[in-house]
Amino acid sequence: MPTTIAELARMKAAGEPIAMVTCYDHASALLCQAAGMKVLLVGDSLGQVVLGHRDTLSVSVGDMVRHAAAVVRGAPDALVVGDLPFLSYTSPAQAIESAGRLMREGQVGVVKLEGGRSIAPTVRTLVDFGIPVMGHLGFTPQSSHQIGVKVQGKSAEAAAAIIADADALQAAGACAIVLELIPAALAWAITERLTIPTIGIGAGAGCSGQVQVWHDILGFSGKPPFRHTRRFGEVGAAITSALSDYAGSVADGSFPTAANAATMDEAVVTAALALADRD
Ligand SMILES: Nc1nc(=O)c2c([nH]1)NC[C@@H]1CN(c3ccc(C(=O)N[C@@H](CCC(=O)O)C(=O)O)cc3)CN21
Ligand SMILES: CC(C)C(=O)C(=O)O
Ligand SMILES: [Mg+2]
Repeated sequence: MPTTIAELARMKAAGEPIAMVTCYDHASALLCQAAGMKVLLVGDSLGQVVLGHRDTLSVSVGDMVRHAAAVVRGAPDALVVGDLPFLSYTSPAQAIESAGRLMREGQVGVVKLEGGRSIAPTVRTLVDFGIPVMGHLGFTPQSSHQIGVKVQGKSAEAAAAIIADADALQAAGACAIVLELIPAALAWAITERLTIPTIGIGAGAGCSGQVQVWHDILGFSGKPPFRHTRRFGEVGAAITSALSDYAGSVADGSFPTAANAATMDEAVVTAALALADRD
């Protein structure tokens, strides 16, 4: 049975930190399942880390549905959260349509959307129709063209706005809130104040859980890491090395060997050639 939203609430109450990681495809989901990861996020960061775009804005509901379904097929025991992409929840009605596709076709257990007080009525509508919703406050990448790519909530006024947004999301029925790139002390205060869990990324250790992007924690990128992450593996280097071994083995003839293909009696080949050349 997959992890439930009730389990997330229990973990916050019990003080057990929640580990969440992004996941975008079936092969990766199988690895998450093997590692016992309880919560996965099919993030719209897909647009950047999988599809190579500069931001998340070009991701569609169709993209999310296809990748979410692949992840759910590989990680049957995880709670899979799916991002609602940019401009797919501009009204409650559109949000129901988009979230409905993510749940029915993508088979996610929770949808996540960015925004606070302005989106709270939409969250209420989704929750009223049986769709679990995770909020996302602080640095919200779908608004990066307005707010920039930087830590949010540094002044008392900006922090108060995020607190008011968090309160509104909880009141609207959100089951958890991602807090991205906000000062640790602010994330701590919000986590203390709310009953629902907070999941931090670049928001310090005071959150109820953490979320990290797959490629960042596994060391896929050669780029210097973001401040908010840590490499727990060097998978990129391992893959590069394996690929050059493979190419070298093809080039020097050491791969494939006889064991890598089916055998056929030479007489059958001769007979086949004779048949093929017959007029
Ligand atoms: N690979 C990847 N990792 C992520 O964590 C991530 C994505 N992609 N895409 C979607 C969003 C965007 N996120 C981002 C993007 C940039 C910074 C960044 O530039 N951080 C600066 C510090 C900014 C500051 O302190 O004001 C850094 O130097 O790390 C942080 C989070 C988090 N998410
Ligand atoms: C960074 C996380 C929280 C996210 O929204 C994503 O990966 O799209
Ligand atoms: Mg996202």
